[in-house]
Amino acid sequence: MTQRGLLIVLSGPSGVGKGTVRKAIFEDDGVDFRYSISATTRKPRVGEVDGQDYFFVTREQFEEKIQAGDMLEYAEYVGNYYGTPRSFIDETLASGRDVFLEIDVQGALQVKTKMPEGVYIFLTPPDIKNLRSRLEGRGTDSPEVIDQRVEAAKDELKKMINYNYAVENDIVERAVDRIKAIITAERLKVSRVFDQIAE
Ligand SMILES: Nc1ncnc2c1ncn2[C@@H]1O[C@H](COP(=O)(O)OP(=O)(O)OP(=O)(O)O)[C@@H](O)[C@H]1O
Ligand SMILES: Nc1nc2c(ncn2[C@@H]2O[C@H](COP(=O)(O)O)[C@@H](O)[C@H]2O)c(=O)[nH]1
Repeated sequence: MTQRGLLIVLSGPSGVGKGTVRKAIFEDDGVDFRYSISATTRKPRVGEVDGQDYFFVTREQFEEKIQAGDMLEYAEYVGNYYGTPRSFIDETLASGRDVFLEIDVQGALQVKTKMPEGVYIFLTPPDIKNLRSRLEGRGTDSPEVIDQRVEAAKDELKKMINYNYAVENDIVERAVDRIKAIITAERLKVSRVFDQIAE
């Protein structure tokens, strides 16, 4: 019997630093979990690569995938669809490897109802003012979109209670260390339980 991999979901408001923290986690050579690449109807930003940052698709293509049941979860966020392709998650976990999702709050809570055994981590900013300045500093969104993202964040922060862990992203390196410690502890728990069942 193969032990199933661990599902790790990193979530939180737009601009909190999920992508920054995730990239820092994956820079570590010792990391042996796989990253789930999302699909989106959003246009690529400068420097973003199809199949690496996202699978960039049309609304029509995305809706076909929804109809076909190919999305583990999806959400419409600030005018675009975002979703997690199901087959990659199923295959990776069945092969015993851990998989890491970086998705928004609506999507994370959908996954949690389907896969409550996962590890759900909410990345939180020091405060809303700081979140806005991160979005402004990133320079990828218009002032209107930034306002929408900040408004969405106020609701999203209330949903933190539904997660297994909350991690403050005050300093990137500190947030990375906190998340790595959570993953190490959760892996140990799962493997010890598996050993007992297998005995
Ligand atoms: N701890 C931090 N301190 C200061 N700035 C940070 C920190 N973490 C991330 N940032 C900056 O905040 C901005 C937003 O970060 P990032 O794009 O990683 O957020 P995100 O949560 O992935 O956003 P989205 O959900 O919209 O993709 C970036 O300019 C990034 O460099
Ligand atoms: N529900 C999902 N949300 C996702 C997914 N991939 C990314 N996201 C989140 O969408 C917003 C906006 O992203 P951006 O790249 O346009 O800034 C952000 O919160 C992402 O984390 C997904 O597969 N499902």
